[in-house]
Amino acid sequence: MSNTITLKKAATIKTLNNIAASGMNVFDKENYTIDNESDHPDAIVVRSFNMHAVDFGDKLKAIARAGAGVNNIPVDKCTERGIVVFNTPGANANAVKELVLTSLIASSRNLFDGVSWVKTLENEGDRIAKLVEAGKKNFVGKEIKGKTLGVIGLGAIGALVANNALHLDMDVIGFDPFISVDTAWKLSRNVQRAMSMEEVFANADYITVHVPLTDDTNQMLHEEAFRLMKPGVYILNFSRDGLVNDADMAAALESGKVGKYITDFPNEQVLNMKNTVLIPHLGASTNESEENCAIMAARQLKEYLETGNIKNSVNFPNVELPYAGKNRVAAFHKNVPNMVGQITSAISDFNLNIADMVNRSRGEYAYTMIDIDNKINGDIIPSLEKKIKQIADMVAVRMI
Ligand SMILES: NC(=O)c1ccc[n+]([C@@H]2O[C@H](COP(=O)([O-])OP(=O)(O)OC[C@H]3O[C@@H](n4cnc5c(N)ncnc54)[C@H](O)[C@@H]3O)[C@@H](O)[C@H]2O)c1
Ligand SMILES: O=C(O)CC[C@@H](O)C(=O)O
Repeated sequence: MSNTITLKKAATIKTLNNIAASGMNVFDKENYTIDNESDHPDAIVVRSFNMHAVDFGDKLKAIARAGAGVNNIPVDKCTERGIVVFNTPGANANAVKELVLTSLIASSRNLFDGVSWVKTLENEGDRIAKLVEAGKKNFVGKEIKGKTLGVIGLGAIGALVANNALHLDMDVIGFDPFISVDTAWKLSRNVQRAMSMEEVFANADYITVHVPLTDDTNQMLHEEAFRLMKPGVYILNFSRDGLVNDADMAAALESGKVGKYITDFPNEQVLNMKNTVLIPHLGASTNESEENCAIMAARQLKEYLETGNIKNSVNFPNVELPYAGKNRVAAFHKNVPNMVGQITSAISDFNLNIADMVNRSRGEYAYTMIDIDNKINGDIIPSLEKKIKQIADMVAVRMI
């Protein structure tokens, strides 16, 4: 990643949440202005702020999510406008893993209820010790050793949870039909592979979900799923509230089919359910994780703004072309025939020579970067940019 490039035009960065200072310090003062009031930022850094109704202004080139989930960002709208959306894969996974395992053990031992109950004894004076001994029978828990943990989604977080649960003497069964090769390499071979979610439901004493919220996973835990689970199963949700049908969860908790629901995403309905452990979205809230995410988000954004190179985008392909300080055309367009031909022909119309180029596609869209060899007279840059923008199926063009 580059550090020394000077942007042709200073860029404005806006943050929509509290972003760790170590991340924002990645943006040097010569090239960047941090302006959280700007209506027309070049880029936005965000955590969980809901961006679905945010007006992007007319200069926005990129959004960096300091975290994993991007359901708070209108990714399709960004793609249609050529706005790159980044996230920070794995940067907060350890923080979430630690809280999942903490909550798993603590809820299994009724620790949260027991601790809250002790607080109610504060005016009991010298009777406290006796009351504690008498009352503890109400909080007898279960050990996790020898029990089965079902992990749905074996990505950055799920794989860590699965591997670590083995070290706590649990049996682990995992399901992920889209597991990446990288994660599969990291996963212990002692994690049993389920061929369906139903197999997890049938075998697990505890189920933890680590999938993104998408149209496919929305409400994936519903009445039919609960019916297939073991009676008294504990469910941990550190992913998103939308993965669970709240009305069905309330009924399953009421009947005892689900023994406990531990969630990092409290809402009005969940607050009224029994046998819950409600955590205020603390999964990624450690200093280490906030810094990891902020630094990774800022570096990816800076690299993109300065060179056009893309790493860890959720809507653009990963592209890297070493930046030699030449004039670079970065064009985002529909993935249709003859786009590269039309761009190169526009460049040759200006009698310019191509030094290097790269083209990558992702689904319906593609990204092309072309370095121009000649020293360009600055005056022709806007004309070249205009000509490339006029190509049919072109979405966005940057001259870097
Ligand atoms: N509580 C928090 O603070 C916190 C922090 C980080 C992430 N999260 C949430 O956790 C989610 C997972 O994070 P991650 O870093 O592990 O992401 P990740 O992308 O590394 O892993 C997600 C995994 O889910 C799998 N998957 C997708 N659809 C699936 C399905 N239908 N069935 C089974 N597996 C499926 C994918 O193949 C992938 O391996 C995020 O999308 C986010 O919503 C919450
Ligand atoms: O930014 C946060 O605090 C939470 C992030 C988390 O939900 C994520 O998806 O990475």
